[in-house]
Amino acid sequence: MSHRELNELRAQVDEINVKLLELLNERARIVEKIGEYKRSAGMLDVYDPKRERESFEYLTRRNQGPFDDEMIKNIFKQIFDESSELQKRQRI
Ligand SMILES: C=C(O[C@@H]1C=C(C(=O)O)C=C[C@H]1O)C(=O)O
Repeated sequence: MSHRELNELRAQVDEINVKLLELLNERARIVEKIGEYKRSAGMLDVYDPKRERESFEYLTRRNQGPFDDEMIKNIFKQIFDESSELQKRQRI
């Protein structure tokens, strides 16, 4: 691979990074609405392990790689944790 090709691939990665960023923030805005509901319903704990387990199962069933299921779980666990954090912050 040439240096020029490397730069082209990195430009593609940069573009996808921005798309992921936009999707993550779109997701976060929905998570905030869910957080708002939990607060109004008096739900004390924002963390919902059953829901997260179901999401992991759904995602690993649909996973076609090259990320393996463990990697996908790690990535999404971070997203779920930060989403719970966002919902906790709404309560401060
Ligand atoms: C968004 C929610 O809150 C938390 C975050 C989740 C997520 O980011 O998918 C899932 C479950 C909860 O731990 C929810 O309950 O749906």
